[in-house]
Amino acid sequence: MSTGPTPVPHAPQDDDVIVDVEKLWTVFGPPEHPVVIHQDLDLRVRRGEIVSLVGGSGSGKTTLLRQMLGLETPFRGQVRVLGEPASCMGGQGASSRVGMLFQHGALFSAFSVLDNVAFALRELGNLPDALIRDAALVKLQMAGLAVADAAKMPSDLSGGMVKRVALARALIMDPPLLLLDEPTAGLDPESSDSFCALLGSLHREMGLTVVMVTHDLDTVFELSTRVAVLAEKRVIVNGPVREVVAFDHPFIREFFLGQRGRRAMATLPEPAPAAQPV
Ligand SMILES: Nc1ncnc2c1ncn2[C@@H]1O[C@H](COP(=O)(O)OP(=O)(O)OP(=O)(O)O)[C@@H](O)[C@H]1O
Repeated sequence: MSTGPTPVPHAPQDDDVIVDVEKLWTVFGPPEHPVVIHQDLDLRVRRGEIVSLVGGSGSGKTTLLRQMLGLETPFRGQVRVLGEPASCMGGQGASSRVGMLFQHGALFSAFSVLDNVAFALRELGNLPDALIRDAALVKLQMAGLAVADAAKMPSDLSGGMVKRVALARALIMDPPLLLLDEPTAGLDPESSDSFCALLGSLHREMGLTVVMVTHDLDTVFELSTRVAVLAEKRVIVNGPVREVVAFDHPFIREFFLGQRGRRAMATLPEPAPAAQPV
């Protein structure tokens, strides 16, 4: 005869859901003057997607990335990454689950390029130096930098190189999920195009899942498999870019249907014709 409580079966896990944000509330400020940033926000990101988060200034896009990285704890609701609450992911080993490219690269200015890239591996404290160095050099080259760049200091780098070093650092432990905050901000059009091409090829080669915040329409059109629009404290629409553009909302009209938006739209391939029943 069995004793004790009957185990409650877990809800079936969908392994393809990499990020699951459910009924998220984010509230800043003191309890007497709360500022609600997200209210009942839902978002799911599946394996292999590149989801662009777009929205007006202050709509809470960066805050949502920080929630996914576990740097902010939800006021209410859930942010789960790879099936676990993101806020439990902090500390050692977090970089093997999620890589983050911060808006301005956020390199350690007193460390060389190599030491910036190798940082998370060194923190593990149990790997031989030669292995750490080789792993960092591989990632630097994947990010389009040369072995000779490894000894440079961050102050010697162009804006495009800073982004590449930050990307190599984010990928050092081969995380399945990459978060990008304004990946092309501050780059000239040529560097921006080549950084987008690099992100696209890494996404294909490494099978990465990517969530990125961007104001740059060309980046949205070039890379996204899906676009999620943040407005009114939640995701108001979420789908392939053509569907999102057809959604009637003042932010969408302003963001996508201005002159730049129409120009970028013109570069989109025509959708494939719908399959005919046989
Ligand atoms: N730790 C914090 N404490 C208090 N307020 C915060 C905190 N972090 C963010 N905020 C506020 O939350 C709001 C959303 O900020 P967030 O940076 O996420 O917006 P965003 O959509 O990324 O904006 P932008 O496009 O201008 O970068 C802003 O009003 C910001 O001032």
